Amino acid sequence: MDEQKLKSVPVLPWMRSPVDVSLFEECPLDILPCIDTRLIVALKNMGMSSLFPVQVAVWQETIGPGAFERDLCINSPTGSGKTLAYALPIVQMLSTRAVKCLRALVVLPTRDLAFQVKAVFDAIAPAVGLSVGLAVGQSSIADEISELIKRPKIEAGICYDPEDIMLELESSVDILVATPGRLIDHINTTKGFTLEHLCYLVVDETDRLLREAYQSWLPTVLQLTRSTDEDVYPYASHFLPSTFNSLRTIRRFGVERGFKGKRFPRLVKMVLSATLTQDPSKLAQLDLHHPLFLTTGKRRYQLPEKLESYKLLRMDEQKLKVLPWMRSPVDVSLFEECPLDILPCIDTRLIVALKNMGMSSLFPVQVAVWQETIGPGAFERDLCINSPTGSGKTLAYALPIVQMLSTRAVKCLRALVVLPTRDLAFQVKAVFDAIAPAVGLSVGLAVGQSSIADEISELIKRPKIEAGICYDPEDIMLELESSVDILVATPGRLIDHINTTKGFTLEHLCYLVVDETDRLLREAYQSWLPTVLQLTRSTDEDVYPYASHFLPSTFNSLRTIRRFGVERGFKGKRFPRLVKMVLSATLTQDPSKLAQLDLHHPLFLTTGKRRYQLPEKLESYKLICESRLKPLYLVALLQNLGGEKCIVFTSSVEATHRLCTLLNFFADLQIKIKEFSGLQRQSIISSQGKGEKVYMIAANKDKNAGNTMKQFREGEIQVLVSSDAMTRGMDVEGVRNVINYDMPPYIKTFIHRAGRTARAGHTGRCFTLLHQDEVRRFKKLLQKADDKTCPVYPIPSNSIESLHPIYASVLEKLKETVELETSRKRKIGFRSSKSRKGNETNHSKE
Ligand SMILES: Nc1ncnc2c1ncn2[C@@H]1O[C@H](COP(=O)(O)OP(=O)(O)OP(=O)(O)O)[C@@H](O)[C@H]1O
Repeated sequence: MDEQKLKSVPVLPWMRSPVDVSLFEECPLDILPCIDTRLIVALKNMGMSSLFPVQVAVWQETIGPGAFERDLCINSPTGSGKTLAYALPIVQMLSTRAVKCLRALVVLPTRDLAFQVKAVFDAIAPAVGLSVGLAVGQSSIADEISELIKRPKIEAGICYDPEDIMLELESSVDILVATPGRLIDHINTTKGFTLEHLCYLVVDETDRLLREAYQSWLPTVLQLTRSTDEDVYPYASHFLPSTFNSLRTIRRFGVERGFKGKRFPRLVKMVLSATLTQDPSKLAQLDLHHPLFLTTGKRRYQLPEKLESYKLLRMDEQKLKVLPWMRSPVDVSLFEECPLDILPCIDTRLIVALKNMGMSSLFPVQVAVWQETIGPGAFERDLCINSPTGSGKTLAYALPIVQMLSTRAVKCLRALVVLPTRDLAFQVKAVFDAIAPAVGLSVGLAVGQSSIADEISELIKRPKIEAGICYDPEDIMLELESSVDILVATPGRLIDHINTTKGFTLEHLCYLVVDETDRLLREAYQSWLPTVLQLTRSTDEDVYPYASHFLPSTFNSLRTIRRFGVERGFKGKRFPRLVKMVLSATLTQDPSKLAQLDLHHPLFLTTGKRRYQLPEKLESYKLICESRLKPLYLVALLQNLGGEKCIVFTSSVEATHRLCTLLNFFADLQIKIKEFSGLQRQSIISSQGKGEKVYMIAANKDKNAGNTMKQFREGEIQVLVSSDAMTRGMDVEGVRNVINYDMPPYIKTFIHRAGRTARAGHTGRCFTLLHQDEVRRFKKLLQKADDKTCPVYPIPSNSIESLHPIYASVLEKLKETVELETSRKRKIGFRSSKSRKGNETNHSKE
């Protein structure tokens, strides 16, 4: 890295003078100082004869002269032997311990990595009498508990007091390899599980583990290993006094040099990665003690020494970043709004319906799509539509589909619209509901988190059974029919219906809309697409689970046979074909992703020359401030906006909750503020049990999210704080401002967030709060959307100063609330586990 760049990176002082691992040499096991001979044997059994440089360097700082006096931050290339670098000193140190208890914890981001690391420990730890446990998700927690916790042997004929039995729970393992989620489960619910005696904490793949989603495990672990006799364990009051009476680790505040204000014996931390973060705020979370930085060479990122890199590009790929049909798009910006009364071919009933919605003309993208579907284009090609947020894409596809289906005589499922979230599905269904009934069409909804039975009865028509007539049950089943012409669905529930709903068929599908395409083509959603494509390609092949029961007679009267075409453009393709429309405000150009859609002669419609477009009437502003003052700038900005409808975006669900709580402590801010997140947040309800307070988890939190959105739409709430859960597609009338409290990481995120305002030709403003370090990155990000004009929004300094006096008390209240919520959550864990235990006991009695 050149000098200039190096200076601009804010690096913590202790990172500036690292131990250079590349100056170390391999060391044969037989001459490694202090190593237990049993470990040498174990290592030789693994086929090793010497330690690698990073292992030697860590050995020196732990078992050697360094003597584990400092926490270690290790940045070493992939494959350099980091696992054994920490595993070996830990096992060596624990080899002399007499009492079994959990002394070392290794945290990894995934279960596969956890298995891998456990295998390394398993190869050496048993040699010195240590046992290793595993705590990872996707496996039976009950089995895990029986592996991790030793229960007393109950001898026949002896009468035990159940309390005594509980008191003798002990750890079966000395070392635990865990993923964060399952670790937290054990902390919250497993009786006898304690981190009280922990001496070593390893955070492997540190940068990944410090990312947002994993964060809460770390403060919990640190808090639990700091505690002495405070009641921080859910089971502390029951277990600690007697279970651990014989063995207690009291960490007292030190006074000596290096330990003043820190607890002793201290928890030794080793953090490792091949791409270790240098971000001071992230590293601060680890609460490191006199950290020592070990890195290889001068470069921040190092590739393995003997790695040769090649670029694999096919000849055509080198030239073809964009598919040929994407290079000559139809430019939507050349189209003009078209009054409904002069729109060619439109059904007059649809004009009435649209006017009832308050529309008098079609927007440019709607006119362009109309021309390619109902107009001269006549749906001959599949359409790929890239058009800014709020430009009216929903109606652009809904209107031609409804117009086309308006002449159909027989009811069956002909159009399927797939969206990534249920909120969007509701929104799109509302648009279809406003126009489809006008021409006798019905619209169905298939989304998760709702009763599938209710949905089935909405989607599938069952024959009326008349009293007094005797029916053959087989015949009744054969008459199942679709109740809807158009279905709006999310991928998961769609697949449920395909697999299990009798009478549900895609045989007759004519139109498939993939809205928010780039999101729907992402990994997690992928399997729905091949399934739908396969089912709409099939003719009489038995691809439906119930095909053999239903197709022959249910659809005898109505069958869609797709034959292979031979004409120009259809050679090798089935006809009648499934017409596809794919849309997004940030449409992918990745050929491999687009290939999944199996498009037929696709036509690309896009607005202007730029790939990413912001709404025409959007104004962007930035606010630059110190990180710690961000809340004050936000409050001052909200005051400035004076109760206009506004969405504040944060980077995570957790941050959303905190920020919303904090804002609500500013009593003078007379604005109604609520949080909204697409995820089900668990709320805690307290109620009075038998003489004690009982905390329960509100099961139906999503209903709350629904209510919040309703209140926001109706204007009862002025400010909604949200994570990115709602960025895509949500259309709420009257949102005048969007505030990025946390800088959006990608241009796509910026576009979808900002796109919640300035919709349908209205004006809107987008504010982004930045700290100085982010300004350059943000500028670069905006360049991708050609938004060069992003002036600084002036906030008068006196409005910030006036907030200072109450800021400290607001932060204090926030801290108390967060602590209260954390302890309530623990109590819930305690309760739920206790009641589970009760159930188990009842069960065994039965
Ligand atoms: N022809 C029209 N006349 C007036 N308003 C319209 C018209 N077409 C759409 N709208 C309104 O414009 C708003 C945005 O439409 P829509 O939600 O379809 O945008 P979008 O392009 O899908 O945006 P996003 O990319 O954010 O999903 C909606 O409130 C809709 O009612």
